[in-house]
This record gives sequence, C-alpha cells and structure tokens, in this order.
Amino acid sequence: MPTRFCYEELQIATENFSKNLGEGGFGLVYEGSLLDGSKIAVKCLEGLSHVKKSFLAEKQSIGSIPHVNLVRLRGFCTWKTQCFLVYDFMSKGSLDKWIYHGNQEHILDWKCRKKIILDIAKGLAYLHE
Ligand SMILES: Nc1ncnc2c1ncn2[C@@H]1O[C@H](COP(=O)(O)OP(=O)(O)OP(=O)(O)O)[C@@H](O)[C@H]1O
Repeated sequence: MPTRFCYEELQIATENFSKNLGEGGFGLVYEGSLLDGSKIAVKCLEGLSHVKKSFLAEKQSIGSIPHVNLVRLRGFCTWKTQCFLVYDFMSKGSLDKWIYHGNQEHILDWKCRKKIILDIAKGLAYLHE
C-alpha cells in the first residue's frame, strides 16, 4: 500500500525539487531518490478541486492494485495547497518519447509495438476489473 510521506522527506529526496522530469496535465514531475537508494518520480499537483479528485482517484486505483504493467504508486503527501504523488521511477521515460521522438537507433519495431499495446490493455483491464 502507498505510504504517506511528509513534505520534508520529499524535499530531501528531490534535492528541493531541483530535477524536473517533465510536465503533464496536472503539473510538474521531479526525479528523486529515497534513503534506501530507490529512484522515484514525484508528481506535484496544485490543490484545485478537480486535481484533488484525481489525486484521490489515483491513490485509490493504482495505489491499491499492484500489477506488473502499472507504475507503482509508492506514496503520497499533502502540504498546504499541494498534493504529491510518489511513483517508482521509470528509467526509460514516457512512451510518447519513443513513439513520437524516436530516432533510427531507438525505433520500435512492430513486434515490440504490439507487445506494448497488449501490455497496456492488460494493465487497463486489470485496473477496471
Ligand atoms: N514514474 C515516472 N518515471 C519517470 N518519469 C516520469 C514518471 N512519471 C512521469 N514522468 C515524466 O514526467 C512527464 C509528465 O508525466 P505525467 O504523468 O504528469 O504526464 P502525462 O504522461 O501527460 O499524464 P497525465 O495525463 O496524467 O498528465 C512524463 O512525460 C515523463 O517524462
């Protein structure tokens, strides 16, 4: 189950939110490391009401359902008006990078694309069971 982090722990883990991994629909994502050495991605959400709803939904969905095709939600944190979601760090980055910005060396062949599609479908099916 995801654990509750305190804000100071996330500040330390991310070296004060210094390494930005990217930005999604809900806010910025930062790279970090926990004391046990494992790498994490910390998603920061501003506390608007629709964001709070997705924060809770994420906590209750992938937060409680471990599956090999779903990124693991390690924990969460709330601080002032902000909510944070802490995930396992995915070293190969986002799939869109591979699909839209692949170069000749990193191009995905059709066999690999088919496997990715099936694995996504399996993860989604498991999530919505
Ligand atoms: N667990 C992770 N490990 C490594 N990088 C991540 C991780 N989660 C997000 N990122 C990076 O941060 C960027 C933004 O991610 P985020 O999930 O917020 O956006 P998104 O993929 O557009 O999804 P959403 O629709 O939820 O906003 C990604 O493109 C990726 O580069």
